[in-house]
Amino acid sequence: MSTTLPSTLTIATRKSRLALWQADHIQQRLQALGHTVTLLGLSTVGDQILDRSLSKVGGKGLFVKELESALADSKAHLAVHSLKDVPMQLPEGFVLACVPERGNPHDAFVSNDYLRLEDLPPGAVVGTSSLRRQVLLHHLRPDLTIKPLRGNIDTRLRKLDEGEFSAIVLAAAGLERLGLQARIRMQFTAEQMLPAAGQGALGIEVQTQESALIATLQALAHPPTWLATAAERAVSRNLGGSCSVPLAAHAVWSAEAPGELLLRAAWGDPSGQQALIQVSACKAVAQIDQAEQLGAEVAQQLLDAGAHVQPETEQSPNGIHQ
Ligand SMILES: NCc1[nH]cc(CCC(=O)O)c1CC(=O)O
Repeated sequence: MSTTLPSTLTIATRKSRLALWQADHIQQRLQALGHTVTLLGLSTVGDQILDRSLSKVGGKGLFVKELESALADSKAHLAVHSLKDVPMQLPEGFVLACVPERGNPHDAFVSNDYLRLEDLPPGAVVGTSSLRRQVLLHHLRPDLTIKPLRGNIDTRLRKLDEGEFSAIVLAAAGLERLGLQARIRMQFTAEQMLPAAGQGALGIEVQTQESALIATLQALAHPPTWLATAAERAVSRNLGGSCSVPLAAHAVWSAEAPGELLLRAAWGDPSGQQALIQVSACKAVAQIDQAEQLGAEVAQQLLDAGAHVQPETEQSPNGIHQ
């Protein structure tokens, strides 16, 4: 148990432009509170494997393991992640200290030739990096040729510009954080393309024993985001949180009933043979356990409606890439 705060806080981060923006953002927020903060940039296995679909090689865990090792070895005190990339179940000894306010949770349509998804000609080639987007795109436009697209955001845009695709679909938050919002032609609504659990939010991971640090980080917490994303992540966790689950889960606070969280989820059959399953539930939520209960109910609705869950394998602990 560490009840004293280190005089300098070190943030472990991946070295992609997006990860560095996010770590820098948290560094600035902590500095504004009077803390001394440095960054430790690390290269993860997920960053090194660029030629295969992530859902095939092990998914999410790949982006966080090296950062967790740095925490365990006391080389860093906190790790800043895109919440979407954080496994549903953290390893023993690690915990999410807080979830700050969410940015844009939606997906974006990016193209040099077309303004909207509807404008694409039949059969046009569209690139995207997650099973969720593939399945939801197929639902919107069954005629399109959807191809996997990997790499960091700059790489994906380069592949679009080189003419490999007529359009690509990626997270609006990533583009906005890199100052690339001008590339967005159209933003999907949640009705058109339901976001992934945690999309647009950050998660700050620490060692469970660091009680003073956890207390300090509560200053960055945004309870409405934390509760909403806890519900979303619980849907995924209850479906096994495993590799290659084409799952969307998105929660918003009700405008009519203050304190009620509306959680929607969708599951699609990757082979395209089964219709898209879409479910929702709305409940008063004030605490994390209530949010997780709502998520569990929505997960059960998906299962009852025929969603398939694949068991986790050795190669793919928690490996969803969404
Ligand atoms: N999986 C990669 C990843 N992780 C977080 C973001 C963007 C920020 C976010 O979605 O919160 C992205 C890029 C993308 O999905 O297009």
